[in-house]
Amino acid sequence: VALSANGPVTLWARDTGWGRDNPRLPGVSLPGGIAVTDELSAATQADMLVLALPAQALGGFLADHARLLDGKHLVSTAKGIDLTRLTGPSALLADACPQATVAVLTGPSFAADIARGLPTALTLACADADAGRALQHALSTPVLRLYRTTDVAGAELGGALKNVIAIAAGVVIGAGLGDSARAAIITRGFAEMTRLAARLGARPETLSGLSGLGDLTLTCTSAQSRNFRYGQALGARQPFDTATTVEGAATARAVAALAARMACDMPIAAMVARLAEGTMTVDDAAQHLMTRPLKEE
Ligand SMILES: NC(=O)C1=CN([C@@H]2O[C@H](COP(=O)(O)OP(=O)(O)OC[C@H]3O[C@@H](n4cnc5c(N)ncnc54)[C@H](OP(=O)(O)O)[C@@H]3O)[C@@H](O)[C@H]2O)C=CC1
Ligand SMILES: O=C(CO)COP(=O)(O)O
Repeated sequence: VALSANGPVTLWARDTGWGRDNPRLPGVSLPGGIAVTDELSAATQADMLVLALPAQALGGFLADHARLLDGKHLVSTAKGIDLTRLTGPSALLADACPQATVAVLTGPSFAADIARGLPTALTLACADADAGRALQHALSTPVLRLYRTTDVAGAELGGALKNVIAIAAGVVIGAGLGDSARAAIITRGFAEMTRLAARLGARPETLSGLSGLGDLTLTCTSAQSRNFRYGQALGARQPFDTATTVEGAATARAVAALAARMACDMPIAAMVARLAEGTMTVDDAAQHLMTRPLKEE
């Protein structure tokens, strides 16, 4: 919807039965500049493709369709770590499409806000600086302001890890543990995010930017966030709609595996993984986090 301000857009979906009003984005009717198709080959005529799939669906999608995508400029919006490969979306894309230029578009941005034309700032990450600059210009609009970086690992890890911490923040609020505890989770969660990202080659300043701290702040404080709402439901011991995409649940399990492999201390992510698996109660998770050995900040 936002990019149609810059020129014609082709939107591919596997099921287009919804016409111009997708129930995943209630209240938004697609503008006339958007052609909707369920023929992927019609959308892949373009040189620049934005892939807006959930992180756990991207690998399967690429296994089926990489042939049509290779050689293109591929921009992923997915915020997660693939559970089977333990990598972010950029590595999945680069492996499946070795001739493609791979980029990541991430940062604090609810789809509903962008579709309403509300001002939003994002990070466009591409290891190829010239390609990144071109994509930054192609994807910015008067209300969508993109900052660029070549630190792809930092940008995609910030987006993936903040979802895990947002679940923890939701648990705190859902369980009635208070705003002070939420601030502690956000701050210590950010320490965890920065620690793991540094071990995986990210630059600390990227984690402090829109894709890390910016998105962490948004997602931990807004009930618009599905990750936050899922955590709230866990904390309040209420059911949650399993059809809703909650990236942080699978990513917490991927992070737990990565952290174990790298001997990296990620206590909040570990608790979220166990809560999501149902192998720990909220009370036990809170007690575990509060009674760890005392340490320097
Ligand atoms: N929503 C948001 O505000 C934001 C989301 N993101 C990130 O973008 C990614 C996508 O999120 P979002 O769009 O909200 O997710 P949704 O679950 O709302 O939509 C996912 C879309 O991907 C399609 N899809 C899922 N699996 C497949 C598959 N195997 N093959 C083809 N299409 C598939 C779905 O099709 P169908 O409808 O047919 O199921 C749907 O169109 C996530 O990683 C999310 O974290 C980033 C910023 C903001
Ligand atoms: O990533 C998002 C906002 O930047 C969307 O968050 P949720 O997936 O938690 O709704």
